[in-house]
Amino acid sequence: MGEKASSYTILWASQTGNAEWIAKNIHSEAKERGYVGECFGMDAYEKAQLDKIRVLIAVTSNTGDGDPPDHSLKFWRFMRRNKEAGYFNNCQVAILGLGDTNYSNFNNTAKRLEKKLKSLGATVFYEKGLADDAEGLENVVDPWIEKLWDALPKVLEKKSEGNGANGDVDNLANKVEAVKIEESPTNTNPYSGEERAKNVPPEAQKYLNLENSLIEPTTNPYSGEERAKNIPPEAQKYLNLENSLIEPTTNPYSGEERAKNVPPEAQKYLNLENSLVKNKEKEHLGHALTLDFSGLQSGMQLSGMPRIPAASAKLVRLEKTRSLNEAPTTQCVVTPTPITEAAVSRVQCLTTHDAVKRTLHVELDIGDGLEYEPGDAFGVVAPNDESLVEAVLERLVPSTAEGYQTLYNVEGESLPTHLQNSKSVSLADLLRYVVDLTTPPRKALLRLLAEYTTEVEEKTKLIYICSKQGVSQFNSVREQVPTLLDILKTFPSCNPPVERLLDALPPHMPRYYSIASSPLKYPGKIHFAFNIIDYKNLYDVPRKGVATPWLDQLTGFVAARSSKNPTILDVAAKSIKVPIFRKENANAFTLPSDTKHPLILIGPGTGIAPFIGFLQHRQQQLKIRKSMGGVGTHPSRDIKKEFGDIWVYYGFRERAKDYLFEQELEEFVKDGTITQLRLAVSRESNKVYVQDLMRQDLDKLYDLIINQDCSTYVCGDAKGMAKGVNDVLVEMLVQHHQLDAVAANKLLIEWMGSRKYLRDLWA
Ligand SMILES: Cc1cc2nc3c(=O)[nH]c(=O)nc-3n(C[C@H](O)[C@H](O)[C@H](O)COP(=O)(O)O)c2cc1C
Repeated sequence: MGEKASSYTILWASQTGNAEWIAKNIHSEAKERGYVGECFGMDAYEKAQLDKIRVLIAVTSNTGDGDPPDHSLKFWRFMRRNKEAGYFNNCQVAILGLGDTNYSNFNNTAKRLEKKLKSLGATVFYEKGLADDAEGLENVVDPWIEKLWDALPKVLEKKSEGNGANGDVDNLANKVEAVKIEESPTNTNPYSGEERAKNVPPEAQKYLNLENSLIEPTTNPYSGEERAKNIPPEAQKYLNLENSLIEPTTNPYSGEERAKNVPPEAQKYLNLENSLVKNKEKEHLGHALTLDFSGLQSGMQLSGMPRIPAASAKLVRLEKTRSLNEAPTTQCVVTPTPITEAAVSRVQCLTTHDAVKRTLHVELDIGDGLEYEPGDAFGVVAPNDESLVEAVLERLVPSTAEGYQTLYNVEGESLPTHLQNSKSVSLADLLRYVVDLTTPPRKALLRLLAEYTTEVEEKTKLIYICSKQGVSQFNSVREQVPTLLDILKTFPSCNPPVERLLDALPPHMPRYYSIASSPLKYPGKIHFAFNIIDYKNLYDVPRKGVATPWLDQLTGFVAARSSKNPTILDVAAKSIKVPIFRKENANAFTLPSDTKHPLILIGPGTGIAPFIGFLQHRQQQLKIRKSMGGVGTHPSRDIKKEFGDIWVYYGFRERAKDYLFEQELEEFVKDGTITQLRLAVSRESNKVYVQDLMRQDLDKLYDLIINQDCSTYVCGDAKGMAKGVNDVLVEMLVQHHQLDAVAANKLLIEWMGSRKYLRDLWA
């Protein structure tokens, strides 16, 4: 390939924002290092001029069952159609895949991309990285990016020297040193650490050596507190190191400064009693994390810190305000298809009060605004918990009036997708709808928070957590599933500006649900069913999901069903609206159009939801056919022949408590819509799962799948159930089809491609 390329192209494909964020960070770091190039989402592949790319860095995640993110499907169609073998002959590639080992098709998209690019002539210049969300993406992503900088110079020329690996200091020891260093400060800000350090008199210089002061137990004579006691009065002022490392003393974002600027008429909102959420509801909010810093030793060198996210988003304050009485607005939310406000028309609790999970079944009135097929999914735009939003606002901005009333535009070059509609938006709506407050933090967020933490000990701890040495504490942070508020509570002197948080918080994503109804049975309505996510983490701290507790609250905490009978709440009169939108690229998990086609439907728990829609549809199709009458001597029997068998494998814990859709399923059996209903009960006398029942039925399954060309659908948990079901299908092929396990797995993958074996899974 000879000569080095003069520029690079980054292509990313992202479903929930991670790959986009990582790709854009690689892009800004590459530019800082003196390279020239461009960064595109895969949907903009035409602009990227693929045939001219010499150095390609591709970052892609997965969705569905090892499928490419929705917005990249056009790119994949293009790649499939492109038959020219040497199309990428001049292209050198490096691929970073984001996946999750809870799914059996781990990082399938990155693997497929590499294979495809190679088959079209591309050469790999740096081995692909396959990151695992189950363990934390950073474990692979950070070292992969670090080594990319060694690999890149071999294929790409630099246009300038750039300003180095990391404009920020790479380890804490260096950072502390930087305070001490007196020569050639680059920053002439009189409030900067370096400038202030210059003015520290010699007798106080030793106290600037933070290495020994930050991390030890307070009873250690060298600990910060103990030493502080012994510091002579004239040096006390230099103990206020907080501002020397990070912010000018007149930091406009500091609580005090901002409070000064609140106009008199808004001062009352500083009194948080006037806030929208009752204090009582906030009591459960904000739990400091349980962390162990015994590994953080005095003077230790910390390394492998992530980069501080580049400052890109700008909050531009407008002269407009919004009234306190106005409802939150979803205008700022970026969705792939337009949002419809759907009224809730019925809510039913499908479980008893003593069931392990609480499951709701909701009916929405969609009028004729949204067309769908059974098995399609739709997105719900749910806000972050209101009391959490308000508590975070109170913590970040001293005036709730600011948060609720003042409007801003979010501006900046190449804003991430989720910020692109943030115009005339209040800070509260940004926190409600735009940024994620509940997903375990990325290291880069913690690194950013460290920049805005004034207490040196807290700052050191934050930096430790995101260093290589502090990985066990980083994992512990993730395991505790903290909200942003919890992190801020753990580090009370951390006061990041909202603007900078926009650069580091992940996007707040809509939640997708399978439709559990057929438009033939319920025209103008969609049904869906979900478990309310509400649990305790390993330290017994309550945690909850975003959309499901919100829906529960919104629909008025519908009473649990009694052991047999459902409680149905007719809520049409209450005009409760849920913002929803049609899922892009729907129709992946839908019924075959030919009703003769037999089906095997496997869906324990709420995995049964899309199949309720399938069954209603087949039931209605049969009714319609019957109502049209038949010909010949046995019209009813002949019509029935037009409908293939349906075997359903369904599971729950206890029949009396969480047998979801019990009445409806039993009616399907009675009227012949379901040929065979196999029920797996896992918490009564025996532990029986759907895969156990399938194993008992291997002969029948073989007959249906091979002899009758049946389609098999699986919906639900990716890890336990879907893997178990896949194993049974492999067993069936090994025992009855004379294949070895490898060939059987290969055949199953072929079936996925031909839509004979379809899965809709979640981790
Ligand atoms: C509904 C869903 C399905 C997924 N399917 C797979 C999969 O089949 N294989 C895999 O390796 N990862 C899978 N993942 C994991 C994502 O690839 C991973 O979480 C990634 O970090 C998401 O990055 P993004 O935010 O850029 O989309 C799935 C995630 C979700 C939410």
